[in-house]
Amino acid sequence: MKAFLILEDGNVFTGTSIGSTKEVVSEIVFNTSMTGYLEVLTDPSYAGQAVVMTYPLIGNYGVCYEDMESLRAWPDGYIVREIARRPSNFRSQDGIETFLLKHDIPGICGIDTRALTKILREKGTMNGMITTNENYDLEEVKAKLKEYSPAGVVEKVSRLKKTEHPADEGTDKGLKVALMDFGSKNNITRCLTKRGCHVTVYPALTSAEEILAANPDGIMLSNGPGDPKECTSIIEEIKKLYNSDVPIFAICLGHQLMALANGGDTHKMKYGHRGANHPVKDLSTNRVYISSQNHGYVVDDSSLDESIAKVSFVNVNDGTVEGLEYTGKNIFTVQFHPEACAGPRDSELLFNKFITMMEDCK
Ligand SMILES: NC(=O)CC[C@H](N)C(=O)O
Repeated sequence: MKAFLILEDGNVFTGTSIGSTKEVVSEIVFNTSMTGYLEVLTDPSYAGQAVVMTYPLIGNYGVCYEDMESLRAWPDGYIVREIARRPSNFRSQDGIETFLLKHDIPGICGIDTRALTKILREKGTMNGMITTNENYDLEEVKAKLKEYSPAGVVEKVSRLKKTEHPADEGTDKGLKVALMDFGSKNNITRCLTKRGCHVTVYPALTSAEEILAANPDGIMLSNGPGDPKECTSIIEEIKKLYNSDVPIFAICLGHQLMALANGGDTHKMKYGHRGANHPVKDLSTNRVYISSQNHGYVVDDSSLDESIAKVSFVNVNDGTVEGLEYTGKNIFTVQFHPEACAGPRDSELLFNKFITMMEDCK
């Protein structure tokens, strides 16, 4: 069946429908990872967005459910050049098309994803519609696309009840970590439990009082979807966590929220960073790490005074802020993904830094 991707600027791509045939309006973003398509599909930070995979062949090693980064797939839509019809991998349990159908994700394949990505790079992220209806009215669709903006996405992806995750067998360090779930990827929990931490994952709207009452040795603020400035009530709770003196490590959305809680500012980037090979420089050592990234917003360079926080990492490609160290506090935050999945594990050592910080404060 034919499918159409209609962009806000009037460009139309015609391809073949994959997955669900339902019509969807979403923000269109591109990801440059060559592998890790299942991790991308199950990363809750993509809620409210349809993802274009720039790598031209998707699904070649199939779907292995163990690799999912959350309980389900989150993007509103999936846009690819070519789907591998016959996956080849001894771990594979399904093909990617079956996976999209099971998760009711509409997609389109067979389009020129390189041309599409060039449009998004030149004009910036924009909204789009995926539809199988050949009789669409372009002007009507364009008007609809102009109006669309994803909202309430953190509440949509966060868990409803707290969950407990004990340290892996034989590793227990007696450290309790409270992880705020704004759309947390599973590997954040795994990176902590394999390092001997007991992790309690809390729903996004849990109060700071409830978290602090459990006496955690450290608090993690997770990644998550949407515009950080929308999370006004969460930012108020983070202010209280900041004042508690419990060590805090924050990733991506968590990093942006901690900056906003301290008077910093964020803005939307032209087309964001989404991929598995973004170089970030540690300013304390000048060492460059290759990182996994997925963000459309960024903390403004000079919005935080050095008396509050110092920039610790920058992006080597465009110089944007990739990490902050809070002055006089046991708090550090990063814009990239040290938990990887998908992508390189270079910066996983930041979890060791967090463990040492918690042990020193205990
Ligand atoms: N992965 C994330 O946490 C993304 C944070 C935020 N939603 C952004 O797009 O910038």
